[in-house]
Amino acid sequence: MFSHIHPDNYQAQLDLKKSAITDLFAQFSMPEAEVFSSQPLNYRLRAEFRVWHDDEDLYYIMFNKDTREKYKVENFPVASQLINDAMKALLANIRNNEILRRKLFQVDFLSTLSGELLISLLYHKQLDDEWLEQAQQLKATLSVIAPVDIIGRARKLKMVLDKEYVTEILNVKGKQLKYQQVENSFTQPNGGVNEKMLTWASDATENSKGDLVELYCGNGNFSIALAPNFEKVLATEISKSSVTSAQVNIAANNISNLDIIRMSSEEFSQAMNGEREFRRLKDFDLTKYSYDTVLVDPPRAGMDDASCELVSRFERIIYISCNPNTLHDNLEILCKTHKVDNFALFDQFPYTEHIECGVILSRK
Ligand SMILES: C[S@@+](CC[C@H](N)C(=O)[O-])C[C@H]1O[C@@H](n2cnc3c(N)ncnc32)[C@H](O)[C@@H]1O
Repeated sequence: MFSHIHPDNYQAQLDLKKSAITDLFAQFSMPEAEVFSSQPLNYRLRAEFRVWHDDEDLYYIMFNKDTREKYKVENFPVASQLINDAMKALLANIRNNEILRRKLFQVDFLSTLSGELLISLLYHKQLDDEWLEQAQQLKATLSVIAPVDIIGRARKLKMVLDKEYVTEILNVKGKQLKYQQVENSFTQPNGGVNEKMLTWASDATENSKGDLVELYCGNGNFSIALAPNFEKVLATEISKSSVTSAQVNIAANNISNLDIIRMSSEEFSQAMNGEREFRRLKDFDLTKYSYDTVLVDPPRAGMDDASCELVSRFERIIYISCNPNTLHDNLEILCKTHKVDNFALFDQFPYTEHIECGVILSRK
């Protein structure tokens, strides 16, 4: 199933994606894309597998995207070495353990470049003290591989053994930035490419004048790396757990000029337009910001029209996108007022049709 995933095929698949993207964006007369490659193998820091029970045995399965047929997965070459090591060790340790294996239907792995691992075990049964005891023993056994945490999930139940997050350390221009990443929250899947994206955005905004506003900031991934380049940063994000992590990350990296508010981009547009008042904004005077630069990193659906309109009021727009098609749609609006100065491709998802784009626009 994974025969195409091989370092020998890496450059050709990236060249194909570059050429498709160049065609897609031809109408915007953009500069040639600067391409940032990935490690050809073991680049994914997250992986999720269904579990198949076969009499006494159990193994990981995935599904063919086209035929929906299941196939057995013994190792997963795109996932980090840590995940591959843990996949084997986990099965070896639960195969003969009735309490841990019964009704287990999914395993999620979240690893980091810093060498930590979080394993979520998902069950179609309720979990009790007996399960907890066995899971603690499992954690102790797996800890020879790496610092491991385990979470058990069942309907309306989450059992966290010690903590439900990992701490990632990313190197950006000689600085080591610390990020709490919580289970089930958004984090960039390819750590090495994420470092390249942060470095690219940081280089592009060095010695900026004025402030940065960020929409869709997640756990503060970009906000924390870019804060030293601006006077002040105001970032917004909809997910409660990501905002909580972002607050932890601000403190862990000693950032003093960054505020994060839990707010959807739609609500932030309403607040900026004075259409609605928000208690969450009572400590913020939105008139005190100098709105020079905005950074957006929306989900696959791209930005709604109101957010596009808001963003187009800024002198400079940095747009990070995981979906070239919605980026294309949003650029049709943004390019009425702005022109593209920089264009970058980040190969976050090798051997798939997906690619991450970075675009920097300035007012015409
Ligand atoms: C592609 S992720 C980017 C996160 C972050 N910039 C990063 O690099 O990790 C998109 C983020 O947008 C958030 N989000 C989704 N819909 C949103 C909305 N309507 N308003 C604000 N944030 C939203 C998601 O929770 C997620 O954290």
